[in-house]
Amino acid sequence: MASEQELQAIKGAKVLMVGAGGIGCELLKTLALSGFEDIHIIDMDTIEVSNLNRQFLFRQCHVGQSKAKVAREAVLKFRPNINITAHHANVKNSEFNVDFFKQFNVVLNGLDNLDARRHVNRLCLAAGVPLVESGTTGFLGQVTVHVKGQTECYECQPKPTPKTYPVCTITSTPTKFVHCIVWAKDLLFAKLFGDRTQDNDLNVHSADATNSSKNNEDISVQRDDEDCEKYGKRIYDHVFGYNIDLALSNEETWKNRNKPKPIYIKDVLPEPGMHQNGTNNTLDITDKSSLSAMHSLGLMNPQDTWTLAENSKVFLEALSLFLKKREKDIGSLSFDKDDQLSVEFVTAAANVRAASFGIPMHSLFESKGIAGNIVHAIATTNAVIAGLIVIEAIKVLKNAANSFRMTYCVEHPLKKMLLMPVEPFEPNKSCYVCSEMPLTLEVNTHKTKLREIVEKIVKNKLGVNLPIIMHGSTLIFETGDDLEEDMVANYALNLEKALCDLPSPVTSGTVLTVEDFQQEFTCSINITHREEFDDEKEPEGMVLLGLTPDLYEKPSKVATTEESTSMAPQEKPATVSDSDDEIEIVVLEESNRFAGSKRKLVETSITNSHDPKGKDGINVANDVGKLDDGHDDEVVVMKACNEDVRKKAKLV
Ligand SMILES: Nc1ncnc2c1ncn2[C@@H]1O[C@H](COP(=O)(O)OP(=O)(O)OP(=O)(O)O)[C@@H](O)[C@H]1O
Ligand SMILES: [Zn+2]
Repeated sequence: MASEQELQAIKGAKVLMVGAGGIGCELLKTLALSGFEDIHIIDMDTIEVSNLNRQFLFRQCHVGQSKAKVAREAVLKFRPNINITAHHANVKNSEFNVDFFKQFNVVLNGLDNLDARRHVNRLCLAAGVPLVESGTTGFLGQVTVHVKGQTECYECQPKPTPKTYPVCTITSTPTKFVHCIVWAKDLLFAKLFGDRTQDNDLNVHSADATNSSKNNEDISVQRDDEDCEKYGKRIYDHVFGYNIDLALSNEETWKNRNKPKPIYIKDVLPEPGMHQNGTNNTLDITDKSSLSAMHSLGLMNPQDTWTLAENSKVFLEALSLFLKKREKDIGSLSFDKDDQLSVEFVTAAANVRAASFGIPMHSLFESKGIAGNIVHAIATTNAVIAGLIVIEAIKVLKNAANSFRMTYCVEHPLKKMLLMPVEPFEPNKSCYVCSEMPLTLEVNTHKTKLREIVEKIVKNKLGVNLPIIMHGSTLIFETGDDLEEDMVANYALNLEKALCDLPSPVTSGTVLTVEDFQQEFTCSINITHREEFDDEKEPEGMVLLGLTPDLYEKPSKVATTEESTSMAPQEKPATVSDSDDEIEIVVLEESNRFAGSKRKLVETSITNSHDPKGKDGINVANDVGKLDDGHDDEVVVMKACNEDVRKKAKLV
């Protein structure tokens, strides 16, 4: 039970909840049942069938409707007298500016991506509103509190950049299934169905450069004399047969590697009967979610691993369905893990490539997880995390700074607990966001274009939404709807210029200022000229120093497993190690948020302790205990095993 003081704080509070997905649904319900009476929700999404298993405020009949609005209506059914305002919109929209944020006592994040989290962090800092941040990945989760000047901001701790792989691993020498998925998704799928003008070469270059890419023809374009089946077979033979043969001709590459095997369609699916099981789908299907190559081929179980022949059939059938039924989408598609046909195509293509390179094939279910960076969500983790968000929100409202806790939900018990409360750090003095520490950019100022700085550094690494870049008092780039035409043309010209050729030349020693008025964000970048960069270790051709130690300086680039930053399941590196009263936490969440530093574990005094004997298994659903020892600072402790004993952990 909340104390009278808490109830008053709760009733009088105006809270903003960003994200009405897995965590958000749980959070809205818990807020409403805890007595909150004025809640705003922002979510830009509509409800998908795949949300229904855990986003319990939504039903089948709501599919396609706004998450924010439906969540509001569902909660008002059992708490009709509270005020809930739903915004079906992107939190990055200009209407959600600093003044909008200022009206709230606390902001609660239930987001799934780094970009939106960084944006909300900056607005909370600018508006001086406390932020309770959260995330889950399967059994793992965390809730952190960020109060300007008192605790670290969301960006004080390093965030890993999305997992990236060297270009040559993806295009020529894959060794893991995830490499095949990245190839299928970011190269093949993107080339066939996305923006064809993008720089993306599906052709493998042989030692003899003139021999690559016959006549420089764009293989992805359907020829006039080709029907869908012929086109599909040509693409198949090109990418799985011809390109591999070509790659094999470069003997150097294979000296210390297993050679791949070229695969041609005639060897896998001898005529006739290539489409013997396909329906050729003549129905006029308008709903894209019901278009399925595997179903039309009679492959019903997504957890089966298809044979090479089946994968080849799915590849051809999916390609043909795209051409026949989704012609309008072609040219503008980007991979979406909720688009059935796209997942089928990518699964099939990745599997054929895997077969070629002697890598084990995977089911559609597994491939979808890897391609969409999905660690399958666990409703209970979301519920636990939502409860912890509300506990921290109440502390924020009571101004109980001493009892703020960052709480990590771990997969294996540590000190016999699955929830680890730790004291928040103070703001990081070298954080470029809340402490405005200057950064340094090593770059070849003679060769690098302004466009690369804007895309790779300002938007990608610094998370700036609407950048303004200045050299002294000279504007060299800005974005916005209200710019004059000649300014837009001028900036477009600047983007294509090398740094040293800009009207106000950027050379070694230049200090650039990057601003975002919406985020009220400013940072300085000291430019240092460097002539050479290591292609493998520094493929971006520039190095940004000073973000946070080391973590950003990993080799990177080319194909990422997705902008969304979650990891493929098999690579989940979440670990917690234990030494006396310090724990080292590397917890990944749906957006790759991680805390990678030693933190002081809040001392716990465990009463009613009863050593769990027996299995080490974790039964999260059974083992959540909410404790009430009459103290304000109570925490929820989860125990491993099926033991029925509840533990108390009193915060110091
Ligand atoms: N920039 C943003 N503005 C508003 N809402 C956002 C923004 N970015 C993400 N969200 C919302 O945050 C929520 C995150 O919820 P969750 O992690 O459960 O993802 P999901 O999309 O519902 O599920 P899944 O990704 O597993 O299919 C989503 O509803 C998403 O729409
Ligand atoms: Zn910070």
